[in-house]
Amino acid sequence: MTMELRRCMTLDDSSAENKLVLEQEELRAPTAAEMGFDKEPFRLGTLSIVVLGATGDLAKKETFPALLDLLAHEYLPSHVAIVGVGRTKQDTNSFREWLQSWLVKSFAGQMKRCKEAMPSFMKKVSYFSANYDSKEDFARLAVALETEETQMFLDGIGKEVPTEANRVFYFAIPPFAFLAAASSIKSTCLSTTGFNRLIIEKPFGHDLTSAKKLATDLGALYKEENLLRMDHFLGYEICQNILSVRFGNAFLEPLMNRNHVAAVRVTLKEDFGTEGRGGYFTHYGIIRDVIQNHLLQMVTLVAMEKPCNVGGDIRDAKVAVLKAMLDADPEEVILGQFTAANGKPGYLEDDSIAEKDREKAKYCATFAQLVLRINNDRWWGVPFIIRAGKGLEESKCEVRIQFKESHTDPRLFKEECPRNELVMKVSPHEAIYFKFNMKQPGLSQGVTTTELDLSYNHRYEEIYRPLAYTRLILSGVRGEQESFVRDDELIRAWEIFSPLLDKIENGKKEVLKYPFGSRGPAAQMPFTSGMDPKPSAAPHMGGSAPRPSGRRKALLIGVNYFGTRAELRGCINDVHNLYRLLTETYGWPSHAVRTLTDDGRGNGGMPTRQNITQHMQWLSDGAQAGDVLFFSFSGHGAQQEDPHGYEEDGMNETILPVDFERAGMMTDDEISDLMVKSLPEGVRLTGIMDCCHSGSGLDLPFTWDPRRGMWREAVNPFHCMGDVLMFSGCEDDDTSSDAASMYSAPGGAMTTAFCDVLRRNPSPIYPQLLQMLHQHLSRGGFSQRPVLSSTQQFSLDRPFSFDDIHPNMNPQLGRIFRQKFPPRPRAMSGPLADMLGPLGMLAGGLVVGALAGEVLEGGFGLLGALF
Ligand SMILES: NC(=O)C1=CN([C@@H]2O[C@H](COP(=O)(O)OP(=O)(O)OC[C@H]3O[C@@H](n4cnc5c(N)ncnc54)[C@H](OP(=O)(O)O)[C@@H]3O)[C@@H](O)[C@H]2O)C=CC1
Ligand SMILES: O=C1O[C@H](COP(=O)(O)O)[C@@H](O)[C@H](O)[C@H]1O
Repeated sequence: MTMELRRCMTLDDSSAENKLVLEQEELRAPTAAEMGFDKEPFRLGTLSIVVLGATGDLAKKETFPALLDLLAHEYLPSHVAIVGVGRTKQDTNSFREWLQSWLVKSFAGQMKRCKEAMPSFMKKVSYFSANYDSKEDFARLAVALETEETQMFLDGIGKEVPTEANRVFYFAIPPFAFLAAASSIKSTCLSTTGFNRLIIEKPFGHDLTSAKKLATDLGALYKEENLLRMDHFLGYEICQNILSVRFGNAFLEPLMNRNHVAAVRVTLKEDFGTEGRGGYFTHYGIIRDVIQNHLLQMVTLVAMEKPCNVGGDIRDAKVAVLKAMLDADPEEVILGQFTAANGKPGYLEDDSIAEKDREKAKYCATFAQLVLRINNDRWWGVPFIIRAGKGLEESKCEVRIQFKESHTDPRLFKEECPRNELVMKVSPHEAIYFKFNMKQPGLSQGVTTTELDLSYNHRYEEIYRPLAYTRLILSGVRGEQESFVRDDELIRAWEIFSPLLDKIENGKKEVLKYPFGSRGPAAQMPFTSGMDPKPSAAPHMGGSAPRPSGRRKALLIGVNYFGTRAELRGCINDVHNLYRLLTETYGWPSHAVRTLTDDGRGNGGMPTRQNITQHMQWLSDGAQAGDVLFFSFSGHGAQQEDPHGYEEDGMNETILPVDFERAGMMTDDEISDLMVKSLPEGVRLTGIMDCCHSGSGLDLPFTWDPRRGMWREAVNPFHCMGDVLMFSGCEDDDTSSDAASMYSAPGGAMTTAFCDVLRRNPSPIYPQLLQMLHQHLSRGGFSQRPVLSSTQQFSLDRPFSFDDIHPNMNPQLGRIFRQKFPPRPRAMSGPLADMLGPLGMLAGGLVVGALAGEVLEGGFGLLGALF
């Protein structure tokens, strides 16, 4: 029997696959004794399984079929009673009649064994009518259970006499009835001689607050060990197999990390709509329905560390993944809702949506795509792209682990080798396959991708593989906690999703329409392809990144050049702004931050040439692996001739200390000598240069090219060990601007953008950060483009963090000299040029001045014009 056949399969369904299943005579299933169940408590005592909500959809489609399957395979003890409970008034006979006709029609015909077991199963089923909040009704239920149990006990005399009465209460009722039912059971229905377990179906709350309340309320009644929260995806064969595949194959586990995995995609597509569940769905939406629970469970199984044993350790390992998971970014979420198409109604046409909920329904997502990120050593920077939707072009559920491209040397391969992928397909046809590259068979030397394929239907056609509910109910009666969701796991899952749901629901994030039967909203396509990381061209030379040591230092320099003709207004404010960003947003200690400002108020003194030099030395002195440094300069920048001809425009970039007229400018070569070249591997320095001609202000070897999506190496790069990253206000041949935020003091355009963007989202992925910086600048009317340069070519598909240290990847250290460039000075005029006089060959100035007060739409505007 295949898993995808489990729901509502009718005997007259004539698809080829159904025929195949119907013809199936017997599947090989181990006996309870072979499985070692026979000495377990649930087999030794009597077992009463009480199904609350017995008349409902879940009980009919999943719970009772699973119980029949378990009984047919003799996994349940012979002393078992199955009691359906519902508010509906009916007797056992009419319930049995209804249930049997449903089971025969939809389920039992699929397997000879179930068909044969039907009469004995039905004898064990009874029905009891009760209101879930009535203690009296449950007191009567207790009497009924005791009567059944006594009878089973008497039946056992002379044979295998049961010694204990064990009870399992299965909650197939709406969530608002959970607590009343749990309380009624507690008051009268618990067995005093055996175990009592409650199996509860999702949803476990609607958000963090309600989930916590439910956990507290249930926790007041029952111990955690008695509560089994069912997530049926944990019962799927493939999900159960993830552990063995990952940790049972020595070749695979070393690849399961950020060094080798480019992205992980977890997808649940359904080709049907809400079909009568629109009422429920309007209040939940697709993220609560399947992402926050089922798909998140799959993510944790794929991402968790190796547990020591199969007990509680698995749940500890899953919780650890959830703890390391960052809040999902609403900017990376795409929501959709299906509309009528291909002869199918749209979501809003679902009759089960109440009239009062019609407005709410317009914002209900039936499709969502989002990105989860796990901030630990193993998965840092690997996007977990989650996609789920109803009314799509197909039904499938899978995990796809996409590995990074191998470096394809054109001397060896004519074309690039596609990525390897490990695919774990949960449905429709269970399979695990590995996409790998090989030579095209035959005379060709070309490369082709093929699959190492384990399709269960071919390989294990005859082996009994229980359905998710069958497996989990058996786990429940056996007390296998690890197959269920623990309370802390659940609460952490809500902690991750509640803020996101608040943001997208309160912000009324746009829900894009897509036609029923399509692949979902069109917007998802470019979005996900943008996630695909590019291969890194250089081999990895260093070891793994060190953990941050906790030691931090920052040097913030702001020069306004008070009283000069080249006076600026925003540079000291930049220092204050960055100081607040570091200490308030990122929690840097204030004593770690030195400030040099020419109002004399900085804790490091005036930004003179000598003092800047000393502080740059202070910054890099004694730095050790794991240390995290920050440097910023806001002021005038200029250029002067590069005596070596290393620079591509033949010009060194310079910064201007407050005393530049007397003491001279500082070149990028000097700055690099002081702060960059000496850094050992594993030290991270992030720099911001908010001045003209700052693109290569730290003379770093790699610059990110956003148009081509790759790092560009300088012609004559200087490679070093440290991890230095710089955001500069503009390119070498460009000028930076002074800006004013709408509500605050003037500041450099780049610094203002950097602080504003990171305050809003302290860990965006790099492409997002660069895009947001650019948007921030262009909204303010600035044409300057932020430039990202680095000592290491790291993959940009990771969240920005000051603490994210990249190991050295440069195979060759020091200067690579390829070509000498003649100086190409740019003409300049204005007060700064006058002041520089013979100092700078030619220099650029920062935008200052005249248009003070002008505020543009995007929140800040130009304060001045270039001079
Ligand atoms: N259906 C499914 O496929 C899935 C369902 N679930 C969850 O399982 C639980 C049951 O789902 P499902 O079977 O679809 O639900 P139903 O709406 O079919 O309700 C189940 C039973 O609960 C009783 N019930 C209904 N309304 C109320 C009420 N207002 N107060 C008290 N009892 C009521 C009814 O029995 P009676 O009137 O006889 O008392 C009904 O037969 C829910 O928590 C659901 O979210 C989880 C996964 C999948
Ligand atoms: O819990 C639920 O899961 C199903 C998807 O699970 P499957 O086992 O049927 O693939 C989903 O359709 C339903 O909306 C959701 O409530």
